[in-house]
Amino acid sequence: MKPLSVSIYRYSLPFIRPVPVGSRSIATREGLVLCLQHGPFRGYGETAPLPGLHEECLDDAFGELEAVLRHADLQTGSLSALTVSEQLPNNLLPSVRTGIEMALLNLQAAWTGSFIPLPGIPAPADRLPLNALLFGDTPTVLQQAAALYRRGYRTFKLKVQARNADTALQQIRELDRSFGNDVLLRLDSNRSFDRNEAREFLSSLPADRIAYIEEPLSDPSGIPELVRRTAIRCALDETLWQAPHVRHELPDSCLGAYILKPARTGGISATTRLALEASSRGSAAVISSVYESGISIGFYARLASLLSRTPTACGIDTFRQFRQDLPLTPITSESGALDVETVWQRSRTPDESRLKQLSAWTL
Ligand SMILES: O=C(O)CCC(=O)c1ccccc1C(=O)O
Ligand SMILES: [Mg+2]
Repeated sequence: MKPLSVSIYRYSLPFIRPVPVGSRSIATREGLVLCLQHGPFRGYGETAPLPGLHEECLDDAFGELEAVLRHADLQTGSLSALTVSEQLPNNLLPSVRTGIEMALLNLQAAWTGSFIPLPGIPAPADRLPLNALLFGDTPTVLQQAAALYRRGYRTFKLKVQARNADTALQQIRELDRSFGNDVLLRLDSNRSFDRNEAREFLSSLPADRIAYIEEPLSDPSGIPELVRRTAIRCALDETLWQAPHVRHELPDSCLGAYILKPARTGGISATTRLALEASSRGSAAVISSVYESGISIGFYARLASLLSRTPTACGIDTFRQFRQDLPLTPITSESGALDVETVWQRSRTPDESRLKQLSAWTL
């Protein structure tokens, strides 16, 4: 089956409070939504490069999206999460590839009535636990953590920056005192420490309370030594797309997880392949977002549910940072988890009044 028409929209969604991205913070999320249509069947996808994380800007992404969609001969109907990439040109911008692959798989699901992107998965998970993101000053972090704990969250992800290592240490000690063994703590330093700083920081933590730290080092080749000295495992995020070969040089025993952001790792097929690789190495595959709208969150929940029958907490709790989201019925979590079918269905019906059409044509 071929999509018969394409529309591209733009959105702008304010956050409840600015979110940290690298050394800056972002108050409003801007992105693109594309809709592939065949008669009554629609498949939405999202292309939303994040300033500070992506090399492409929104205009670059829009230009490439238009160029590719006007010339590609797209087919859907019997695609899997692993094969959806095959009909697209190589070297697409990662945010563009993600949007098109998402739209093709969603259109296929609308047409066939079911979502079958991976063959051979007997019983996908129906509930997806989430890691709640903690950031800000210590009172804010503790107050957020307490509120989220009451709502059922049991995995927290705390941003730690080398320049604020003392604050981070204080926050971790307070969290440990409040919740102890009841919660799992994940840390993310976004490559901010050098080797000595990381060793000093991690050595002062209660190692058995830390599930892993994402990207502790500016140079990931120091990870094996760091893990040997601190007994805290590391997770790969930026390394997976900035220096993809490095992951093969790191022993499995050092790795706590692959953090997989499809819009950065290069689409749904690429993410699926990395998730399968993580599993084969005995590591968790943590599907995560770059603060995309609920259109992506529902889709990622569906994807994550297929990758494991007992998924680890995912990094897609970011939807809670939006004042207002795109789905007509907002996405919500229950007891710190998403009901996969519910959120995926919601993600497929955006409120069109929040979308501004940029272009539309028939194929
Ligand atoms: O993983 C999560 O829980 C939320 C997503 C997240 O932290 C993030 C969001 C945008 C850009 C970078 C990152 C990051 O993991 O470093
Ligand atoms: Mg990270």
